[in-house]
Amino acid sequence: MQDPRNPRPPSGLAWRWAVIGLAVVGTAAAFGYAGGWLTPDRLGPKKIVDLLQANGGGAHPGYRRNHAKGICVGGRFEASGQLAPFSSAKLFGQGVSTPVVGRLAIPGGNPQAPDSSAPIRSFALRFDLPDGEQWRTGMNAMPVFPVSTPQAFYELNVATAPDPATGKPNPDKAKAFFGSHPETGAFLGWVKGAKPPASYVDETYLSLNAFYLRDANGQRHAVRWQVVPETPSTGDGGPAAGDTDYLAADLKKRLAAGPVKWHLQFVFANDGDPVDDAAKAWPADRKTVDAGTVTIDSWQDQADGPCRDVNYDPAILPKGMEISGDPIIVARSAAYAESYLRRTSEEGHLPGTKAVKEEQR
Ligand code: HEM
Repeated sequence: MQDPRNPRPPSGLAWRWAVIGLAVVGTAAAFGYAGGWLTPDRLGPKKIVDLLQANGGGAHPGYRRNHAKGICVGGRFEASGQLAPFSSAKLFGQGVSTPVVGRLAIPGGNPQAPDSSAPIRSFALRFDLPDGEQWRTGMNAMPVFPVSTPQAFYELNVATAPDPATGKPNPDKAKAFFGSHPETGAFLGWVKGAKPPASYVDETYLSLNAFYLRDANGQRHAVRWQVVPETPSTGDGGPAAGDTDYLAADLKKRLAAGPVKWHLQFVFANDGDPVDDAAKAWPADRKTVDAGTVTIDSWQDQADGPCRDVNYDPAILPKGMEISGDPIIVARSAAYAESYLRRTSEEGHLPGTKAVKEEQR
């Protein structure tokens, strides 16, 4: 029998069990931390997407949790060659033609929202380069983003959430948020006078976040980009009274008459321009290079079009392009993945899904 005053060291077997136990507890703690279970107040993609989803009137199965209402478009990007000295990405070589899968949309989580519900429209593009490389970008038609950080974006969406009593944001809460966030000044200055045209085709869409180009000599260049319509609008008097779906109708009409074109321009930062803050515009005189032409010649409903299952994650970039230190880029990447996971696991609810899946078998 063992003398209790003089315990024997644990056997080799007990040590092994202790090490295994520690490994299991450590792994569970790591999963718990990564999954946010140990830090429920930490701002992560789930918390952001839950809020966007609630502000959009709850889950709309199969739809994006932001920019839910939209339409797929298709076409090509033809490079001018003018950007090639600044980026080694293959799609910018002179005369290179790259297919694109695009999506035009309005912000908000409700796929049935009237087109006039937001003064902003968006254009997302996936460029399919040779050898499986891709560049994905989501751009908004506005000169600056309202806030500088993911935390402030979350708080903005809390402050402008629809009040259950009125269905509209509580003006006092919104005022308090904007009052305590002076970085929103540039956005507020724009939004007060914003008169968005009644057409997706007449808008200029901007990356807002800054990125880096990397040239063949390894030099880095800080840039933002924008797509600018080639032909200014002739104006058609805007939508008829009560028409809530005029943007897609206008697009279909325009494409029936022929392709529509935008110029993809890159704007270069000067030394000292903020590269990590999408709420700050750069002065208008910055060097701008026309990288080529985006031509859109087809559309498809998003329920069964090719853009439906694309995650326009802004961190997917080809060699020759890199993310900057802007904290919003990585937060977008994580939130889009969360939204993508939710909507793609619900796709059976969407019209056309069954047929598409059957065709692919
Ligand atoms: C922290 C800031 C932001 C968050 C959390 C956020 C969140 C989201 C989410 C969850 C989606 C739906 C994604 C999907 O299901 O595929 C989305 C779509 C989109 N966002 Fe953001 N966003 C942010 C900032 C921005 C900024 C700075 C831009 C700049 C242009 C932008 C442009 C877009 C566009 C264009 C789409 C639609 C993409 C498509 O058509 O599929 N977002 N956003």
